[in-house]
Amino acid sequence: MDITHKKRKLAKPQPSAAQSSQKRRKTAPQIKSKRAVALDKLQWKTVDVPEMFDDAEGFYGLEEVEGVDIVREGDTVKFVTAAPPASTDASGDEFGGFDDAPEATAAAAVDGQDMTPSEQPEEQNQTPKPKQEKEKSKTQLKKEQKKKEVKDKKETEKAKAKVAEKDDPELESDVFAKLGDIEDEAEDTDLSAWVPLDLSPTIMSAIGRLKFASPTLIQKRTIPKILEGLDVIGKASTGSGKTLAFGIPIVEQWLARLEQQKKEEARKGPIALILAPTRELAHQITNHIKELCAGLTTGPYICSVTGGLSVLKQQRQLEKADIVIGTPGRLWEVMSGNSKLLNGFKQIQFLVVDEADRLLTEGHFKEAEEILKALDRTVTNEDDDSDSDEEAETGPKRQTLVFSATFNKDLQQKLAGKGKYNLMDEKEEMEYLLKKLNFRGEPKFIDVNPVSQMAEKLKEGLVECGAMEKDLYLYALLMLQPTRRALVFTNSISIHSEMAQKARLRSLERFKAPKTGTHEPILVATDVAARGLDISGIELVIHYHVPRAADAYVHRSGRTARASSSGLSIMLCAPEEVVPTRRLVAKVHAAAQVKSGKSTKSSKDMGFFVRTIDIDRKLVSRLRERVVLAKKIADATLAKERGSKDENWMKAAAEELGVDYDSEELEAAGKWGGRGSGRKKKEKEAKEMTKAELGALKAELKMMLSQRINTGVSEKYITGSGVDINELLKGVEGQFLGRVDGLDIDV
Ligand SMILES: Nc1ncnc2c1ncn2[C@@H]1O[C@H](COP(=O)(O)OP(=O)(O)OP(=O)(O)O)[C@@H](O)[C@H]1O
Repeated sequence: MDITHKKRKLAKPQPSAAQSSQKRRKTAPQIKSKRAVALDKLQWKTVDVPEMFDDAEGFYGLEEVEGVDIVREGDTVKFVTAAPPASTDASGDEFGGFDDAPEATAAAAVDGQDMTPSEQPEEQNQTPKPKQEKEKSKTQLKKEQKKKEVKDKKETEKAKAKVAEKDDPELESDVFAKLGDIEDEAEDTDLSAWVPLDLSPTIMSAIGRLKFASPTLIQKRTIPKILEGLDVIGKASTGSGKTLAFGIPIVEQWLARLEQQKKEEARKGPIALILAPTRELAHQITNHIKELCAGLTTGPYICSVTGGLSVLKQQRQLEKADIVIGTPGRLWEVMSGNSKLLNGFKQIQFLVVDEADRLLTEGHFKEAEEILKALDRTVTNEDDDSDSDEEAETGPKRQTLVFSATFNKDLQQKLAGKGKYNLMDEKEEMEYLLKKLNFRGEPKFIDVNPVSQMAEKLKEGLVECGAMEKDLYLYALLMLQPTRRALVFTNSISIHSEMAQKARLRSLERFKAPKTGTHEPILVATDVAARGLDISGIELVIHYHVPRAADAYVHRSGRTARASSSGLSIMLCAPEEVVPTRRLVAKVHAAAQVKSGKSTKSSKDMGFFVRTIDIDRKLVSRLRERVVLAKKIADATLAKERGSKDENWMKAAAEELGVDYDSEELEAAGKWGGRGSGRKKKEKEAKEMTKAELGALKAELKMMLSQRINTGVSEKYITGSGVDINELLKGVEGQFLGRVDGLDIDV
């Protein structure tokens, strides 16, 4: 705390309007002789406090007054001002209460300005308040105390950093300026809502830097439990901040361990291992935790282990890693057979399984199982023998944290160690794997939204169209929503042409980047991206193929309407898909309604949850020509790519076998015939399209795109370069998109 410019500060409640006006009238006169003055008649000046206290519950602000002394007389206290420092007895005595009398008689006086801060009586820094006020502000005092601790710690850290700067001339001097900036930024955010979580000042300032004013519900509920050392299973809707729910306690514990390590002068292995089902998600978690740590003077080494880098390189990174995030497959590849790494992992303090239901049920369990087995296997290093014996008897020391937005009910029960479950084919693997998770006791199950897994501000719609018309309707929807960043889900990768991993990540990065042209970017993805990907600003999710299962629907739709924003989720349904899809969505919602006790007729009415969006069919038919042409071009391009791949493969196979390769001969011999030969024929035609023909088609499409499409409504047009929906809808009052009122689809 910087006390040099701190005069005698007395905090008091903000005065009433009447008191303020009284105060204003009294600002000018200089007080010449000693006299006792009522508390609210003193010349209070408002003290600037950080914004974080603006909305703090029970905190009314701070005011300061100069040249006033507090004089205690028996059970009463008087405020004495403007008299020579003489017969005061203010020093040293403990503050013993105060009287409620509006005016006190003269007693003694002190000229506070002549005193150094250290000479100032202790009680003057206390907060005299009316009795009921005192009761009311217990929490406020706690908050102030916490704030003071945060500030003091920061000052100490700053001071230490400055000493370090002097000691190490090689350090860039602006590092400390930056540190200051970061702290200033952190101070801008009101963090009082985080105080009950009892986090260290260091992590509080890291959170402040992220400008997260309050913890999300899942964070509020799980962080204290994790810090208590419990195993936790956390369930919260998509986009509700689950990553930091485990990220904050892990970093907090790492910071505590850092102090210990400094004392012991020995580095420990990784503190946490986080398993994620996909590479994208692993990278995202890594970045999210890195962002949290960005403002720390010393932060943990965070390392993601996914495909892309060489195994050796990742092994080297792992040797110094503090927090490891990886997909089970790659992680196992990197750690298995490396006993040093394995032994390090056996000492982890946290094992996190993110998007648990997918990670534990969808084809990842083999590697996950290997990892879990390896973590619990007796330590091979001789030095660690005693430890391992103890571990074998008492179970692992690590905490296990399991998070997801959806939990298969059976999995949920099984994780909680209750009841029977029925996972059909995967039953045995699951049972084994869950046993392998090796909770230390019964884990704490925290479900912050038992009612709905869907984000609150999500609107759901359905567009019915022919099975072969999905491209057309997708195009129409995108054309009509150019200002919404859209994510399109498909069930197969053919629509994005089997992109390589690197290209996939690049597309994702481009999609995340701010808009450059008139259109918001569009990303086409499979369900791999449905889980956990946190891309801000996605306003529209389109299900090109209807989701196959309820949890896929929840997770896909959960890419929009994240962290208190709103969003739209629209499914393109062929006529035969409408009923099953409605049933699937109703299942998600009805279950929630039953749980909340709100099960009314609406839960039976499948139409209630998903509105039908009637897109103007005439308008759509005007777009058909371009879609047909675009598809022809895309098919030709893909067929060419695939064709050359197939041909290369055939050539290589023929070479292996030592036979001559002749594609025409092979085709003539019927190798291409049989089932699917019609498609093959089409593919062959597309493949044989010459470059010039393809070029001509592209030119034709370009020309079409440059033309405006008459919407059939007044004189407005859709142009090739985008459409201004607001412009189109001016004066049209909704007919343009048909029945879309339930979705507020107008932009
Ligand atoms: N306390 C907070 N205040 C404001 N925003 C937050 C807070 N905690 C996290 N966020 C932000 O909320 C977004 C969603 O967080 P996160 O990705 O952890 O959600 P999730 O619950 O894991 O979602 P999913 O189930 O889809 O994986 C992120 O952009 C994150 O930065």
